[in-house]
Amino acid sequence: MQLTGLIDKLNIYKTEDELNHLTISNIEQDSRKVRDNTLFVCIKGAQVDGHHFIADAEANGACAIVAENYVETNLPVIYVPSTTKALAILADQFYGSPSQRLNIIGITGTNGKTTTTYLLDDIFKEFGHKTAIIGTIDMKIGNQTYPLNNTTPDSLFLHKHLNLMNEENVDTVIMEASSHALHQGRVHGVQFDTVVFTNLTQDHLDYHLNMNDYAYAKSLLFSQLGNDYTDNKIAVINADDHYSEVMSNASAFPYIPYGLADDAFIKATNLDLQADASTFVIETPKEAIHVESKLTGKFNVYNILAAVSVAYHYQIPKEQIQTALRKIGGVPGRLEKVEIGQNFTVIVDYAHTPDSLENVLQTLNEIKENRIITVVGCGGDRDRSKRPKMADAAIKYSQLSLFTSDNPRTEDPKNILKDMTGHLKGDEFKVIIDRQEAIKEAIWSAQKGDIILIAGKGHETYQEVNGEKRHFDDREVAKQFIEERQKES
Ligand SMILES: CC(=O)N[C@H]1[C@@H](OP(=O)(O)OP(=O)(O)OC[C@H]2O[C@@H](n3ccc(=O)[nH]c3=O)[C@H](O)[C@@H]2O)O[C@H](CO)[C@@H](O)[C@@H]1O[C@H](C)C(=O)N[C@@H](C)C(=O)N[C@H](CCC(=O)O)C(=O)O
Ligand SMILES: Nc1ncnc2c1ncn2[C@@H]1O[C@H](COP(=O)(O)OP(=O)(O)OP(=O)(O)O)[C@@H](O)[C@H]1O
Ligand SMILES: N[C@H](CCC[C@H](N)C(=O)O)C(=O)O
Ligand SMILES: [Mg+2]
Repeated sequence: MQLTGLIDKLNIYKTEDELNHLTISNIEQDSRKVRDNTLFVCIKGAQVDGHHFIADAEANGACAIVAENYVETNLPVIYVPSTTKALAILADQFYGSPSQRLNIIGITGTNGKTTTTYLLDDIFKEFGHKTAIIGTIDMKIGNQTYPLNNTTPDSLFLHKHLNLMNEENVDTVIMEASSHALHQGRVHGVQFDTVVFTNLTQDHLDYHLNMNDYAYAKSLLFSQLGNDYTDNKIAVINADDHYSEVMSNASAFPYIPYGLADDAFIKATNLDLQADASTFVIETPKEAIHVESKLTGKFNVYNILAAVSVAYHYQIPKEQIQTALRKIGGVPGRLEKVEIGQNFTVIVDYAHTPDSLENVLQTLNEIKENRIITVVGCGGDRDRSKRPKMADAAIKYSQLSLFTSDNPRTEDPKNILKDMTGHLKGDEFKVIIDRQEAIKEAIWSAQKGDIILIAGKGHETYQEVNGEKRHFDDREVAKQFIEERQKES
């Protein structure tokens, strides 16, 4: 592709050299991935500054550079005010603006994004669409899955793969938009058609300055919807959440408020939430939809409400919504049971924030027959202030809490556990640094009818220690110790 045609779209730029003769076959923001005829874009990161890797990029075959600071190089340089914005525009242009040809649903909020993504995926599939998912668990294009490093990948990856989705005849993309991604402009240039807000509670205060700053980052998804009323775009917002107005105010478009309150535009009523199933009615302005789902807990009613509100906007017939919801057995690592005939319940869940842990434990508390044993830890190099709150949530609802490690990353797990438990007194908890040992202890101490909640890692198949990811899967470990106990008895 001719470089001049591509950079025309950047609007503001200053070049150091003649670019007319240059054609590029690739764009990269990582010097290690550069090959011949690559346009290298220097991004200032949290760890390092891409401007320092120009020599590396040149050695690997870069033919031109996009930079926001002055750089010494023999290659032609295109200077822009923001390389992050430039990268998104370049990627969108290079891949032929793939998002314009796709129906893109973006979901943000602290909890419930992945679950809502899965619900919508099944509903759209039931309605005959070919879908793709981008989120925490992985990326799915039709039946093909691809691992992801981030819940929301960077703009280059996104536009490249949206293009692939076009080629694979996908029509609907359902993607999570994390606050980090929104703040770092990873979704710039993605033409969202529908955006969804699930909820906002404490998380990521290591990265965002405070809750307002965090809410602002989330609201960027709503401002990114644009301003053109002739488009049939919509925001779908949890009206019961304290931050709903921040989100609705950020968008010039109409929005669909959903919730449990009487005056919600789309509301759930007649809730009957059992241990293994939920039934309730969703009232839309058009009709009442009787929902039967295997998903449990009030928080999942909210996730289903979000998904049904989107389906309402797309005029998906209620029969298809009902069928899809009835079929969904669960989302990997979200309230996932490990069942091999033991007389107690073992549940693996991805609750890794105070609110999600509280919600899950509240749900378990309502259905418990005997005790609740919770195994939980907090991630290293992440929001320290959520640690004591997560421990409090565990203590509040559990008869035994086993505090342990969850991806300590570069931190000493002992210090993380001190942050979690330093303020606690009493003997209803134990600190067991080794997660495998903590799970073992939980399983060996379980009595008939107990519920063991193993929280924080959900679908994850690793434990990250000092930059190294070692294989670790709560579900496998739990199964191993249940079997061991079964053999001994
Ligand atoms: C703090 C943070 O968000 N970091 C993200 C950020 O990386 P960074 O700013 O550290 O990048 P960097 O390593 O400093 O590199 C800067 C630039 O130099 C380039 N470079 C670097 C080295 C080199 O040899 N050559 C080179 O060119 C890099 O390619 C990059 O362009 O940009 C990268 C690319 O987009 C992300 O992968 C990375 O996510 C890291 C891995 C991460 O852990 N992020 C978490 C906090 C995160 O984003 N989580 C959210 C989900 C949260 C939730 O919802 O719960 C997510 O969306 O995943
Ligand atoms: N609507 C909700 N409100 C509160 N907690 C929820 C909700 N939905 C799910 N949870 C809890 O939060 C955990 C994570 O859910 P899910 O993966 O759907 O959220 P997410 O927003 O994608 O999280 P992440 O930010 O890690 O990607 C679940 O395992 C469950 O414990
Ligand atoms: N997306 C979240 C995942 C947290 C999962 C938990 N297991 C942890 O490592 O803290 C984060 O990066 O903060
Ligand atoms: Mg997620």
